[in-house]
Amino acid sequence: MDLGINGNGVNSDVQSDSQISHLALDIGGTLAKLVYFCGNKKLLKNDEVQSSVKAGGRSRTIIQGKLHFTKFETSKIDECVAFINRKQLGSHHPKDLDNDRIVVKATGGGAFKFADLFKEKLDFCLDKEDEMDCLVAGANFLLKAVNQEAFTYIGGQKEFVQINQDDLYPYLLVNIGSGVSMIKVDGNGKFERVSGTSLGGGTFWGLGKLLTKCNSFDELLELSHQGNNRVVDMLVGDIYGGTDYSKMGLSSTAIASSFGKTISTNKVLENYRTEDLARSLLRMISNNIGQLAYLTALRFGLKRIFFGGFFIRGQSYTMDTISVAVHYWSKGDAQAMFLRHEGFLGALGAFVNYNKQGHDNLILMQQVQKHKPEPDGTTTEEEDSEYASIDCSVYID
Ligand SMILES: Nc1ncnc2c1ncn2[C@@H]1O[C@H](COP(=O)(O)OP(=O)(O)O)[C@@H](O)[C@H]1O
Ligand SMILES: CC(C)(COP(=O)(O)O)[C@@H](O)C(=O)NCCC(=O)O
Repeated sequence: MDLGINGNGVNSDVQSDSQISHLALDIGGTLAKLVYFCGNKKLLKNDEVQSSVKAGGRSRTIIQGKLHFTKFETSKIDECVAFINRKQLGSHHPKDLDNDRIVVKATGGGAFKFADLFKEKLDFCLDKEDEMDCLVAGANFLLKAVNQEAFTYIGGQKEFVQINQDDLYPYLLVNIGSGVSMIKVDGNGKFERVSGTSLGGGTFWGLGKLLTKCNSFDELLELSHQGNNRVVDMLVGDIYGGTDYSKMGLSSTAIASSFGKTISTNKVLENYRTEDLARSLLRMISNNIGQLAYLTALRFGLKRIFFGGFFIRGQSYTMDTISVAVHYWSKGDAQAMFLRHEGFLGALGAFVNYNKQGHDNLILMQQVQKHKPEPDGTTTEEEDSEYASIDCSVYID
């Protein structure tokens, strides 16, 4: 990948102290996700010997740096544009020969919807990548290259899963964004979108907003932590006079009908606690996705299901509910797993796709934990991010 530093770029580049940055975008129905690499070109000067490698018979230079992850609401795309502008992201990208604009890879519906805006405000030419292709490329990259990325979560217990790279495929990728896509993945670039549902993150956030009048997704999640779904959901015990329906393996506390209890009282919406409504809604959406994912895995004989998308947000109740839904019927035949960088699969995949042959432009050196504050106690914008940055390197040809 030529980062467009001029000609082969390397020599003149080494002279400069400035930062090199590289950027890819995933602009979805709800959130615009950015993955960007920042590396200091000065490093090359001191470390040139070690950082030059022979690859494919030619000498290439590696720049060390970090991959950063951040997001904006798609409805506030101007904030995203201002961020890119302020940080001068992408300024080292190659330019489109036809129109002299900076070429930036972008995926998601917004890559189409906002192409003109990026042209006008940033002089960017968005190089559109297919959304499913990027989700798969991003997931494969994380599963192969990043330590402690995938984990199981059940009964409040988180366990990282060691992925055997030779035994990764096939798997089911379930991306829970505004809507839900289910993709059977058979290899790098080998996949099929086999199912989906419109009852996804957008449904939780949209219905939740209407029911609770919350102003933000985080507020809705916070409410759900304090709620009790039994006030709203009709349980098996409500129907069976407090007892289990044991013949069918249904305990008295199993949910017979989500939100079903609300029909049997004289209460109106205002009589319910918003906490209980939020809890019940989160349970309903998560459980439904888990069940559909299990059925889809069963349909194709898939044993592993990886869940991604910003709906999950590392939330214990969400992940637990999804895992229980998968395991209830599969009895352990199919395993539900989650990804630490769950919301960034598409953007990461677009980044990886700068090199269509694989991801040899993006070499992971090691992974760091969450950012620590600087010794003087200050934190930068990225350091406030809830998503760990990844130490890595990029090649420049
Ligand atoms: N800060 C947030 N603002 C809005 N929605 C959020 C936020 N954090 C998580 N979500 C959830 O993530 C979903 C969007 O997930 P995402 O993977 O970004 O999808 P999309 O690509 O459709 O924007 C929302 O529908 C909502 O359920
Ligand atoms: C249309 C989409 C691929 C767009 O992706 P998103 O912005 O939701 O991440 C997704 O919303 C989806 O798969 N919806 C479900 C459509 C269905 O299968 O019914």
